[in-house]
Amino acid sequence: MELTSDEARAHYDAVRDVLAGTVVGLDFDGTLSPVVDDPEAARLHPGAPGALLELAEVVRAVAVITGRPARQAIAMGDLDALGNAMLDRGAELFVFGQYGNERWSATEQRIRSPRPPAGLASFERELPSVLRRAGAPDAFIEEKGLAVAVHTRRMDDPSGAFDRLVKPIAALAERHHLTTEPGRNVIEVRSGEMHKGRAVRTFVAEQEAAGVVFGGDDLGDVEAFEAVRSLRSEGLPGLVVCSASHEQPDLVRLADVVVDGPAGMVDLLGALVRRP
Ligand SMILES: O=P(O)(O)OC[C@H]1O[C@H](O[C@H]2O[C@H](CO)[C@@H](O)[C@H](O)[C@H]2O)[C@H](O)[C@@H](O)[C@@H]1O
Repeated sequence: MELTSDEARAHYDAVRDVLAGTVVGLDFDGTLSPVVDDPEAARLHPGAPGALLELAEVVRAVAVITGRPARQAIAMGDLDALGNAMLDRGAELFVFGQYGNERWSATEQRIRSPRPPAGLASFERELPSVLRRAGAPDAFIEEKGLAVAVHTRRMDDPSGAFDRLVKPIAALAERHHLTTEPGRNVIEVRSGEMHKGRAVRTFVAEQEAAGVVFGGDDLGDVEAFEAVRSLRSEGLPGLVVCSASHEQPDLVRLADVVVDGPAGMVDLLGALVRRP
């Protein structure tokens, strides 16, 4: 792990000082789960369950804050069982799915979800013709219920296809009053009302947290990074962790701690809980 400055070291120490009251928010893909070609094949890093269990012994609560549907993240991470084991160790596990639109917790054991945004169905109807016109008819469309993700990772020229698609998809989304979220070889389209920054703030408020840590790897995590920084300016100890990749190098400059992907995140969580 790399602390990016002396100031970052001070933020790290400040969070460690209030660890028992701290909440930890973690993104799923690219942070807890290594990025793979097939979105359905993603799984937790093998070290993540152990790291989360150890974390549960020392922090107030943990949340997986993800762009994935909550149901999918729970299944892929076996978070149901992990959440029960974490409860036994003293901390509740939450899943804020679809950028905070959905909510699940280990004690509630059910997913609360709003209705899909009004323009989504008509957006989806027009999407295939937009993909065809942009020369990317075989981009993979992931339908998530409240959102749609268009993936280019498995195409011959993933970044070329991504570049060709960003603008036309954004224009189509705008016509249907939806927001575009570009990510790692993916363009997501969803309601603009919610984002991970709001999810972080809600989590902190509900848990009456004394500190906050958030770890993420992609552009959809930037609002959560900003939420931690602004909570910090309001006096709450906070730490921003970037799970770094060559695909999203610009995120590094927004973080206090930079780790090498999910393996590095597992090490960081271990270091956080270890006594100095
Ligand atoms: O907020 P996250 O937990 O990071 O979820 C963001 C999106 O991640 C998924 O796509 C990414 O991971 C895939 C599997 O490793 C990879 O193939 C893809 O290129 C990445 O963009 C997921 O498919 C989306 O639904 C999530 O919203």
